Amino acid sequence: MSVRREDVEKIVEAIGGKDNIEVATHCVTRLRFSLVDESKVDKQALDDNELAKGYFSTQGQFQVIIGPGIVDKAYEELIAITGGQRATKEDVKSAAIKHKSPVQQVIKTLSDIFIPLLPALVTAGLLLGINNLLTGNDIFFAGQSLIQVYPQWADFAAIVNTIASTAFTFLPALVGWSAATRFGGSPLLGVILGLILVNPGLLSAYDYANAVNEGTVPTWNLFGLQINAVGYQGQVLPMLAAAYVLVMIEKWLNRKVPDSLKLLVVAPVALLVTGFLAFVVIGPVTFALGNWLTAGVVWLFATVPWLGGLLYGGLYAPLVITGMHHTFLAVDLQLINSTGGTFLWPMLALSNIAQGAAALAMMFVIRTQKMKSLSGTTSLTAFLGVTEPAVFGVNVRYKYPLFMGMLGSATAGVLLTMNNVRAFAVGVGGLPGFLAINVEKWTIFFIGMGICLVVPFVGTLLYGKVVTRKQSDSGEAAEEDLAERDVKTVENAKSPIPNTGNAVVSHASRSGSSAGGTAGRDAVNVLDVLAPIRGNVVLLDNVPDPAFAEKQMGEGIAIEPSEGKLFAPFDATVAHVIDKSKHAVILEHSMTGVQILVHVGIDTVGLKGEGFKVHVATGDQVKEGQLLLEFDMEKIKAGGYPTISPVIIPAGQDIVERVEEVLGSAEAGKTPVLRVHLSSEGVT
Ligand SMILES: OC[C@H]1O[C@H](O[C@H]2O[C@H](CO)[C@@H](O)[C@H](O)[C@H]2O)[C@H](O)[C@@H](O)[C@@H]1O
Repeated sequence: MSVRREDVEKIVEAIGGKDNIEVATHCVTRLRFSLVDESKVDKQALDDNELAKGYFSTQGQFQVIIGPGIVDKAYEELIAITGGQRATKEDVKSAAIKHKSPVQQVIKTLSDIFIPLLPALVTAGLLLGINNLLTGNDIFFAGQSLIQVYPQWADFAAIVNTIASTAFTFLPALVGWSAATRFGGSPLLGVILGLILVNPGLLSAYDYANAVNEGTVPTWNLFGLQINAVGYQGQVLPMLAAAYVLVMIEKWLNRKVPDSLKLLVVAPVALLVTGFLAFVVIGPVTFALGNWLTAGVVWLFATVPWLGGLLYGGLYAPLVITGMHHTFLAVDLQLINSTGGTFLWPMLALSNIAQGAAALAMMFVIRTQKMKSLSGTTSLTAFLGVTEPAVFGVNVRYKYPLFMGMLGSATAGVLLTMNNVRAFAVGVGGLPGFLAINVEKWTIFFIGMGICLVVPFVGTLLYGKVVTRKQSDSGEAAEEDLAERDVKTVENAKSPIPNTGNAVVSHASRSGSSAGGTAGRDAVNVLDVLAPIRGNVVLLDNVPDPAFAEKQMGEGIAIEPSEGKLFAPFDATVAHVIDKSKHAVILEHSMTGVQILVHVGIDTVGLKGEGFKVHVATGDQVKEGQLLLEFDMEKIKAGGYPTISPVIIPAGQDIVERVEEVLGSAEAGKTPVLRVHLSSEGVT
């Protein structure tokens, strides 16, 4: 299919002209822009443009959906028309972030840096909690610790402590790695800079306060300038700032230094300059800044503790919904390092429990089996510190469980802050959270835990019962039935989900983040995949091949075929059909570019095409319901191969956020078997 230059010209005009394009790139289906001013977009003109199948704005990027196969041609025309530079997806992403407000940019950057550190920090917190159990007084024995009663456990505890405290002690190296990566520099240089700041030759930051009191802080004399020879163990801010400077210098040198000299110049100069700056300016300034910030937060919570508890406890779950909660990890770490504990984290742990309790109550309110089990399993993960499944899967959907959870954690938040409950580490949220709490505050923390279990559970249960009773009295469809219909993960689905041209065309927002947003027509955020083969749909666990059963290839389902015909589950391009063995086909959905693999039978490559008849070739455009290949089930069985056929959404597709399976008997080309939720970032 060809692309008319005038259509691309009109798109350029519609998005505000070439001067409004900061950076442009494309993926398999879309043109992606970072625009100078999105308000200049003429939506009507895009609506009227035949080439543009849809458009929307997300994460500061404006995307125009063109479609696979022609988007690259449209991009070539675009470059020719605008005379612009070719760019990568990353270029557009980093340009797009500039369109966020400064506060949004800081939040996003901090989240990007701290999320990759979570596993290390949480592990450290858990192990410190175990060490705490072994070494804390009054836990198992009055006035004594376990290792005092059983001294043979003392060195065990010491080793646990060494393992646990490493991530915190060397925190600057972890932050250096993650920040340098985020800022686009060398992760290795980031790690080295972090290690420089905790070099054992320096006075440890943990001993700094004592050394100040005793007047023994070691100093360097740099041409008359006295510089403290002190490390930054456990510190966040100095390393964040130093990593930024390091990467700026590294990038500048990479641009200026000839390739032949880069190895000798870039890393040494960048590290040397940043190292000096870190000890002389960046470290002392940010250290002081961090202490002021900490003092400010501490003062606020000390002055009006109930308000802090009410707000942070109550609003933590909505923070999770927005994803902003990870920003507070930096504050937790700063508080722990400067004051020995954080009063924010205990509220996080309890908010997790509260949302879990609310989701659990829904198990007793909801009548449908699918949602009941969703409530049960998601509450369990929330009790163990991860709440998104419960919050998005259950609580936000019904709303009142979310609010009941917020009520519980706000109440507990007040209790905790009024009683100065603090965590000495960032531990595992939810029920194991108590391990990171100072033992003398366990009683209060457990009362808070009780509140977060009882208030949301009872509140949700009572309110839910009243709502469902009212609904059945008035003959309305029960709320859970509506929700169930909404999810469309109906077991034994007999009838097809109504769809508009096989994809569920939706402008609705996905859990608060808008796939539609300023979306125009055709923004797709859920793709319903119809059964390519008639038969019984089962979970991948049933496939006698670990590559499929263990989902190494990706998410999906398997079909026990009752007919030897494979049809296109949507309008697509045949991305690949195995020529020789003819037993598998990869299709690319026309509008979204989502790829799907249909593999007929297991190990059937061994049949070398015997018993298979292919009707299409790689590169063909196919229509939903079109017969793609036929296979002889008896021949497959006679060859000793299972006929069970996996239908897979191959892993690694950015656009795919999650996949839902629809089990039961399926009619080819009619019954949906997979629901593919597309990311708002990648939605086309
Ligand atoms: O900030 C430390 C905590 O980080 C994780 O929990 C938080 O992020 C989760 C993932 O976004 C979210 O589900 C949870 O509600 C947040 O509290 C981690 O799971 C916790 O163990 C950790 O303390």
